[in-house]
Amino acid sequence: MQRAGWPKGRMQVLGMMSGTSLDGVDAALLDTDGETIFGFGRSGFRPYAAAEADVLHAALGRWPGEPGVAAAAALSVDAHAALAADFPEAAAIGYHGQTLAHDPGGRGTHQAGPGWQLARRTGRPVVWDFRTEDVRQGGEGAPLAPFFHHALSRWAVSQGRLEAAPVVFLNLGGVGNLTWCDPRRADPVGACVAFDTGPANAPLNDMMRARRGLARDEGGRLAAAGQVREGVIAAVLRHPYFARPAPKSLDRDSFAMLGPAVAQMDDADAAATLTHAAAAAVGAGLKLLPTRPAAMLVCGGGRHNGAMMAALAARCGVPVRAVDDLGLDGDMIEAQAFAWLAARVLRGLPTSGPGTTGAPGAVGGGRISLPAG
Ligand SMILES: Nc1ncnc2c1ncn2[C@@H]1O[C@H](COP(=O)(O)OP(=O)(O)OP(=O)(O)O)[C@@H](O)[C@H]1O
Ligand SMILES: CC(=O)N[C@H]1[C@@H]2OC[C@@H](O2)[C@@H](O)[C@@H]1O[C@H](C)C(=O)O
Repeated sequence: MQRAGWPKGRMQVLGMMSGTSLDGVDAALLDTDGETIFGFGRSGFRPYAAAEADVLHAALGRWPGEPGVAAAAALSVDAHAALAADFPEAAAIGYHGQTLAHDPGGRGTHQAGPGWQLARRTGRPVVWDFRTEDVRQGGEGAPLAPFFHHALSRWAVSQGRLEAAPVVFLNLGGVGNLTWCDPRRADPVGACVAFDTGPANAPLNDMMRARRGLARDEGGRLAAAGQVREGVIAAVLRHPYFARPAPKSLDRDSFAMLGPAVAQMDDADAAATLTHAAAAAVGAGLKLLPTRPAAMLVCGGGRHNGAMMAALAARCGVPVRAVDDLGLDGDMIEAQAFAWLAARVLRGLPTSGPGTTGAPGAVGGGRISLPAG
């Protein structure tokens, strides 16, 4: 393993992320020195074939050495190496790996697919294993995008695209996570409060897959045709997670109770109820913030779901906008975040802190592997 401490300088870094929804690998180039965003570059996506998603699904919840994990790890490295080959201009790669299990208070956190293998396959330095050090120091190990959200807010202000502050970035992936941040403060440590909000797309996707063999509720059209069962929403909000103070993080299946809760409903009512449960979880999260945000900037796949965006506006009481309104690509924020974090790891700068993961101080996570290392 290499040490951090690379000299300050602009680099083209490729960030790669395969999220909890197991739909594929996102990759995006970022021009940065780990402190300032100078520009956004090309991006790409490598979907998982159905059989590949099955391999990953079969390994969910498992730890190193357990059945199915080696196959998932090999698949992760193969898929990322194939996509990285499309980005020869990248000087370094930030590789998140596939989260299979996350239990920060217990067994730790597990992202499958060793980065040293990806470094050899791509011939580039790879920064990986971003979460372990934070967990080792007593943090949640997640979310890690917040320092990048803060950098985005500063970029947007510098471009004259954002005036209001503080703002909230909301990522709607399989799980939801939000960052409250103040762009007027330069150092992300101390300028951010972040946590996972609750279930987002994962329970909805699981229901669509089980009942209709579909990957998602396209555009939120099924949900828009259904009736929300408020009794189920109220029951969801009684889950102890919402009473916990921030920072806090979730495993993908922490809200498995949602499946049985909608089992007796027709498909449209189930979709509407699961969609509003995700939005209500965000609304509960807003109550934990230091101040009310001036705007909620939504990224991640859930912003393509019109019913979910409408539910957020109805349940949160703050202006809701897609980050794309600021000139950003809301599908690539997480991939860009791991490019940003990789640059910070190379420079020896912190990647998380008390406000974002609950770690006792600023944490410099991540491991660096060189192609021949
Ligand atoms: N057009 C669409 N209509 C409805 N939902 C959509 C659409 N596009 C994406 N989504 C939802 O967004 C999900 C993917 O979101 P995203 O790629 O942000 O998640 P992820 O990165 O895998 O997860 P996480 O952020 O939890 O790690 C899909 O699984 C789907 O539920
Ligand atoms: C352990 C893990 O992989 N968590 C993911 C997941 O997906 C969303 C949410 O749960 C967030 O905590 C995190 O990812 C993003 C990229 C993060 O760390 O900011």
